[in-house]
Amino acid sequence: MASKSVSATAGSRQSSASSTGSIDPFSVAQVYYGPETDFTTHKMSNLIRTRTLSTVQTRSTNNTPDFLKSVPRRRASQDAQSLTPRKFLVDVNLTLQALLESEDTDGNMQITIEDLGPKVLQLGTANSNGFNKFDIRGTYMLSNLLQELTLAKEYGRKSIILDEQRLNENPVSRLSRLIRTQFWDSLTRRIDASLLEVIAVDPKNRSKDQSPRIYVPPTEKEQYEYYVMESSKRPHLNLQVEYLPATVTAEWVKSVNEKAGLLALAMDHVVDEFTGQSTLRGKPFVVPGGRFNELYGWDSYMIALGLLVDGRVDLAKGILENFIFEINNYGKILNANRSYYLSRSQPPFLTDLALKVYEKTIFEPGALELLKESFKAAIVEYKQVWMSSPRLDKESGLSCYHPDGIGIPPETEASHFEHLLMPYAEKHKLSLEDFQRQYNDGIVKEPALDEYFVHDRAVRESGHDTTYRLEKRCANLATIDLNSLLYKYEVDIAHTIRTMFGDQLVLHDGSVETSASWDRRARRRKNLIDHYLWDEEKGMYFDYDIVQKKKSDYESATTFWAMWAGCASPKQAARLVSDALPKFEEFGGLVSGTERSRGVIGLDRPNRQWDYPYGWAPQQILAWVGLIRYGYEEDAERLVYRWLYMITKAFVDYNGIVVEKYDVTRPVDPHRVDAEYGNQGADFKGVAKEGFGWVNASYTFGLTLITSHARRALGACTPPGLFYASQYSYV
Ligand SMILES: OC[C@H]1O[C@H](O[C@H]2O[C@H](CO)[C@@H](O)[C@H](O)[C@H]2O)[C@H](O)[C@@H](O)[C@@H]1O
Ligand SMILES: [Ca+2]
Repeated sequence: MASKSVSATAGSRQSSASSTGSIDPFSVAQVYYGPETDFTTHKMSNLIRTRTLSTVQTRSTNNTPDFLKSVPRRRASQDAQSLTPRKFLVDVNLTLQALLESEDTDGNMQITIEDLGPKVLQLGTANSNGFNKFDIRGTYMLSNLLQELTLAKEYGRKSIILDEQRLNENPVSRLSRLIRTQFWDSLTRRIDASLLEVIAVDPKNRSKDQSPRIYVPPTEKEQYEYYVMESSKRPHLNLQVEYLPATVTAEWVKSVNEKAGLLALAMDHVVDEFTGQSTLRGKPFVVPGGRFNELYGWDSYMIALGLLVDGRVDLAKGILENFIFEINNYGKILNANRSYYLSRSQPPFLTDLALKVYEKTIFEPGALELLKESFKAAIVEYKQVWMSSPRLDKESGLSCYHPDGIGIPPETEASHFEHLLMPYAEKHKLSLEDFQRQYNDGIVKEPALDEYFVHDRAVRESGHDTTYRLEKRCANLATIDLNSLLYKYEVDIAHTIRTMFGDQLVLHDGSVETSASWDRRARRRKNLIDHYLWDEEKGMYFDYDIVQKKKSDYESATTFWAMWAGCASPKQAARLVSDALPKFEEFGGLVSGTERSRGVIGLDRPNRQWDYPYGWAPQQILAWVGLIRYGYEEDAERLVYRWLYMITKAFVDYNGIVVEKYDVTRPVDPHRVDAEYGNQGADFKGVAKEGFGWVNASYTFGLTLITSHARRALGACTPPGLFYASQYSYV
């Protein structure tokens, strides 16, 4: 029989069957465990045959288990001598059961360094028909076995031929392969019939009305009709389709908190391959993961950096097009596309994303047009969102996070505000629930709480929810983060109008933009940042309080964003490296804020997830790029190594885990984060299939910034101290 080629589905670019007929041991799960590789169907005999076919014994005995009978046999002695990588013949259910019984001693369906099993399990080789046994040893290989068996079971396989290479794969190769071939696909969404059931789910929605709902902008009649039609085809979904009002106010947003829903995004006209009729198809995007099952603002930018490295330009472009749709229809890039996020944005990265997508699509038709639309949208966003009331502080000329909104943010976890609200509930002699309802409905008035929530919403807009840096004051802070990002917008807009659009960009309202005014804006902001935010004595930037009229003294890793944006002078950058960097560099990379700035925590002052000792992917990425931009490659590489080491080690020791954030001070179990809603990405049974969006991206992107020597050390899980000590001893 000629070798059969098995094709991967869209998005999974891996080869699956080689020309010699063997299955690529690193094929995506849907191929590796798909029907095409199922030898029990008798179609696959030459995929499991080794090269020395003459030695194969095909006769089975009475003692041979049923699932092995169709497997060609080979002399037992060949296993030990063979130079070809080993393959195992595995009964999926029996092995899974045995593995969990002996190795998952804490019963959490993961095999980790905390389990106290013998750390060894025997598998029979395929060549010996299962007769010759080999030990699978150690947490990493055993947990990979658990992951593979879990997947095989999900694909309905009873027995498999399993490559040893899939169990002892270099962890850096394994994680980057999984991100590239599996995690991005698992996190990809479109808002159309193909994925309605998946994207409508909102684990954050605690309202009584749990019907899935989609809100459509009033001008998008075609979309509205499409969703009504698709909803009628799926009565079991009970999908409610509603138009948004022409003007969305804070009152309206609050009024639909009990009817929370998805917000429509960009769609393409396509021809349905079955009916031949024209229909709509949602433009794709990538969600962060865990409880975050929608298109986020700044997560998406970070995610796109990883997608572009992994060759998923289609998805990065989809994100960009959806951002443009959001600005054109909702007036801003939303915190995320659910109704309760309508008044709120997130840190802006549109111009940089547009330029990066353009670089990768430069020869595609429509690339320049998309760049133009992106910059038109960015200018609208810049002026209407960031440089208008209430976000613009006219006195300083700087901008603050300051979204509109009424009441308690409904998407937060149930207990988040308990501590804050309980005294008010007691004061009004109401239960907590009744107090929350009456306060939200304006029946009880509490101006101090109103003020608290103005800042709380601003914290969420900043993306840094939550931290003592911003609590109770965020809307009053002209932060170094936001103003660096706006400086980058100004520089990008000036440069792009000048170099790409003949120094003239006509907006949709007919107004004309030229580079000169954007150059002026950038120069002015740099002066303002130097004046209000730079602290010459401390050698770093701080946020500026526009009400107290003084700098905050909280030391935040966002100080490095000025380097990312290019608004630090070379001298300022040198101070940031010599004076600030040592304050933030921890075992696993940069910490969000210093311990001193966070202050003492305890029962009455719980830990916040954006404070010490936690580190987040976007903070790392922006600092790496900033350091490289100013020529501090060695510092950047060391920070990349620390971060990637921490992720790799947790991945190896904890059953393939990849989470939303890490405790960068913990060398052993950095994924353990108890603050606020815990850690997203940790809650899986058997196998992690998504990772977490921006951490996936930081891994993929980070690997492009280190040498192959460092990559090899990472694959061997060499701790940063050891790796750098050995490096320096050679110098
Ligand atoms: O539900 C609580 C909060 O969750 C979000 O914030 C966190 O997750 C986001 C998605 O990964 C991320 O963008 C943000 O930086 C995180 O702090 C959400 O953005 C908040 O608005 C929400 O209140
Ligand atoms: Ca376990």
